[in-house]
Amino acid sequence: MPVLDYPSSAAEERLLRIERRRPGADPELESRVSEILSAVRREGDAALVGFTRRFDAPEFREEQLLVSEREVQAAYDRVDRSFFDTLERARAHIEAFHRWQLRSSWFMTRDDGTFLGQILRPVASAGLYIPGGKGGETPLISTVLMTAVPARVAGVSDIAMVTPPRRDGTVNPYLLVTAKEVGVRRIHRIGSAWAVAALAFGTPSVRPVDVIVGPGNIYVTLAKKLVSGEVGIDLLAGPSEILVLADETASPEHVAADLLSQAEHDPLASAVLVTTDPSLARAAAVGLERRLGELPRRDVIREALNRYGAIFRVQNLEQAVGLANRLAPEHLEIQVRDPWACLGKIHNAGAVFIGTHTPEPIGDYFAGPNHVLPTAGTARFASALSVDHFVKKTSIVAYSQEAFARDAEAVMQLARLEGLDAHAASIRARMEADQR
Ligand SMILES: NC(=O)c1ccc[n+]([C@@H]2O[C@H](COP(=O)([O-])OP(=O)(O)OC[C@H]3O[C@@H](n4cnc5c(N)ncnc54)[C@H](O)[C@@H]3O)[C@@H](O)[C@H]2O)c1
Ligand SMILES: N[C@H](CO)Cc1c[nH]c[nH+]1
Ligand SMILES: [Zn+2]
Repeated sequence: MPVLDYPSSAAEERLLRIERRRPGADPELESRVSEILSAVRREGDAALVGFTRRFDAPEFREEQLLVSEREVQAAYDRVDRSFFDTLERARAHIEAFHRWQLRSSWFMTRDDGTFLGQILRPVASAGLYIPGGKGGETPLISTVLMTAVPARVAGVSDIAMVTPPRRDGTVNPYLLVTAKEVGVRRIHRIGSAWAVAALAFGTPSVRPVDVIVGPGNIYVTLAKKLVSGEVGIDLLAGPSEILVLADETASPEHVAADLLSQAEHDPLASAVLVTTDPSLARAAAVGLERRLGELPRRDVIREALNRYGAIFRVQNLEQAVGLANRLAPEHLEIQVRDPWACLGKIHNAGAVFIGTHTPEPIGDYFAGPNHVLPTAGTARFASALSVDHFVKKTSIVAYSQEAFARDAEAVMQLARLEGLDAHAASIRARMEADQR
């Protein structure tokens, strides 16, 4: 992982490389994903089976697309009893946090009798994308909680889930049990872009949904980007990222461990340290190398760090904050003497983790805020998955005769300026009727 002084041309080059790590930055990849979507639209289940055989489970059959209730029940016998307690504690934290996001329908009146408002309703159905990891072997069980709990809090009644199967066609029992416990109605064993396509367009085995949420690798993220508009999506939650902002008070060992925690997600993940302390930079680099060798996913990590990792040595905290705002990371850890003084200057970050006892994984699993977060610079404008992503708002307008009489001429003026005579006529018809 390069250690670079900032500002410098080498640092700038690395920053540009990290910034270009955007979904859509590779048109060839986007067109491959687009072909997958078209195949699912054209061939339905046959395409799902074909892609799953090619990428995930070579012996996959059509009957396996939907996980049976029997398989879900059998999964209960295969999970550790202590898991239920862990699951419940995490669920309770996540639910409590998301309950604060619930908003109500609202109405206002004016003295002239006008009645206005918004009716908030949950979407009828949601599809959760749950990443499966390489060969379905490292499924993100916690993501079932992070996606299903806000959907339930919003009031969505029909929740489906997709996740890639393992090579033998099975799905991890912990994933099945978690889905059942949080009220997922249908589980489909499909992953990647074809799973997103199935949820968006529907196939004989997969019902289309109103909103698709959840994180995934670059194929999943591009597929969500391409189907959005036809179906609702939450946000582009692609390969994970972490930026640690540290000064001489931080522990280099903690910093190294936290950087590795996100680099292990994907060869396209990004891990960046920005520090005012040159000796911390050196010690963290050494710690990274040593810890990396001990981790089972070291190959994934090495690739991620080579591609999108960096340690930037900056001259002061202002420069450090500037870099954080420029990269707009998914996760930002602030490990400096006075983190609270820094916090107000952070404008772009999916989630901020403050202080020694708040390593990023606390947020991944347990604290309560959502771990489905904007990546690749999209934290400039996007936010964590929330209850709002499952809610739609319908505006309500009711005018009284008095209010209408007051506003009619002004409305007709605007309509005429736009050359829209039929609009003006609709107003005039009421005016004439009222005058009779
Ligand atoms: N931003 C967030 O909020 C957030 C949260 C959790 C996880 N993540 C990210 O989600 C991702 C999870 O990735 P994962 O691999 O564990 O699971 P995944 O389910 O997203 O990806 C695996 C699927 O992709 C398919 N695939 C592999 N190569 C392919 C190819 N060439 N073409 C088409 N499909 C292909 C696999 O066959 C499998 O079906 C990681 O990038 C992780 O960093 C992001
Ligand atoms: N760090 C991921 C979001 O980028 C979420 C996660 C789930 N499990 C572990 N981590
Ligand atoms: Zn994580």
